[in-house]
Amino acid sequence: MIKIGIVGGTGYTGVELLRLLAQHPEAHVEVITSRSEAGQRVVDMYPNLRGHYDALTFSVPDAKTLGACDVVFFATPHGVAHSLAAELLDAGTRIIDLSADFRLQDAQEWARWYGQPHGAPDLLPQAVYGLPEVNREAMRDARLIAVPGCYPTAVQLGLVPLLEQGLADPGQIIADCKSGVSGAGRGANVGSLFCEAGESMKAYGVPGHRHLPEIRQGLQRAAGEVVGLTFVPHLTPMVRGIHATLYARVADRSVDLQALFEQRYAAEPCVDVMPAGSTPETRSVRGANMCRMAVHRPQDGDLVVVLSVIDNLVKGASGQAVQGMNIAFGMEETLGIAHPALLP
Ligand SMILES: NC(=O)C1=CN([C@@H]2O[C@H](COP(=O)(O)OP(=O)(O)OC[C@H]3O[C@@H](n4cnc5c(N)ncnc54)[C@H](OP(=O)(O)O)[C@@H]3O)[C@@H](O)[C@H]2O)C=CC1
Ligand SMILES: CC(=O)N[C@@H](CCC(=O)OP(=O)(O)O)C(=O)O
Repeated sequence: MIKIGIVGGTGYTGVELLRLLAQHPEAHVEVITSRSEAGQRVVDMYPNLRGHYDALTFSVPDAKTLGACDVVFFATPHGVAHSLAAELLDAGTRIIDLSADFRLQDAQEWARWYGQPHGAPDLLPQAVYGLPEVNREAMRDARLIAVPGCYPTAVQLGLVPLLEQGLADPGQIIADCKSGVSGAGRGANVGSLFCEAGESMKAYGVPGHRHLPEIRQGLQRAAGEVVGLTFVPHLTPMVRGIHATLYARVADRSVDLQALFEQRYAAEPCVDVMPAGSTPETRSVRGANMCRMAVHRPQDGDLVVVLSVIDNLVKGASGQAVQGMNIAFGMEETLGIAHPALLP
């Protein structure tokens, strides 16, 4: 059994980790932290987990207790993993960080976008970007995995087949993305209130969102050159889900795009290339560690449209984190995350 710690267990991604790990035959959650709910039983707060974590109680984060685990997941706001990572790694504990702390390879760029100095630049060389479909080999035996953000997962998976083959014009890429409200986390904020977000839709972060440098870093790696990307996120009235509508210019009309996408992801257990003409819906991935996508070339023009959907809390966060753990520990990649179940 792998001894697991979770820092930030009361948040949306933290409890999603609990839901998924309850179905994982090799995982045992030993420590789960919350500063505000310390002393409270997990199943009293989340009755959907009764029968799975009856003996587990939230505790305040403590490096010594966490350092006794084999792996610690950080489901916390940015900056928290920076402050604890070195001590845990020294104790021999592996880290899977769901926050953005180790996603950008450049500490100065991180500081620019996150408005504070990078708290652990010395650890960046050992941080492995945890998108299995592009970085699986580096994830094996990794000690520090940076789980990609939700938008970056949906966008990169939708575009890498075109960029890796040099088919898309790298200077003109548009990612028009919609997110469910759980993407903003469980903390109280006016924009997430039902009366504000429940029956409305709006764009945000248009001049520049924190996921822009992360997406650009991934796309540039796939393309092998600088990428010109416009990324516009929107908040939509649903609880879970990311819908990415991606536009790229592919001048070569002779390419069989459907075959290209099917071949690229043929061996991937967590990507589903849907039949030609499909329009994937976010509800088709709700609770599942799956990215479903479809590729279109409207009016046979040179503008290609890729539709890519994920559940932001699963393939966009906690499910991908468990997939990363499975890879890093040499287990079956979809152990515990093959079936969507026990949704609250
Ligand atoms: N929601 C989503 O769809 C996605 C989120 N992410 C990222 O995952 C991380 C977690 O997100 P989410 O679950 O939505 O966040 P929430 O706001 O829902 O939860 C945050 C959790 O972290 C704990 N926490 C907050 N501050 C600290 C601190 N200083 N030290 C220790 N624990 C702290 C909170 O508990 P307490 O305050 O009681 O300690 C809480 O359990 C974030 O970095 C987010 O950007 C990534 C992909 C998708
Ligand atoms: C709807 C909504 O607010 N979504 C969040 C994305 C959540 C996430 O993945 O953020 P990190 O990269 O910081 O982990 C946002 O736009 O900031």
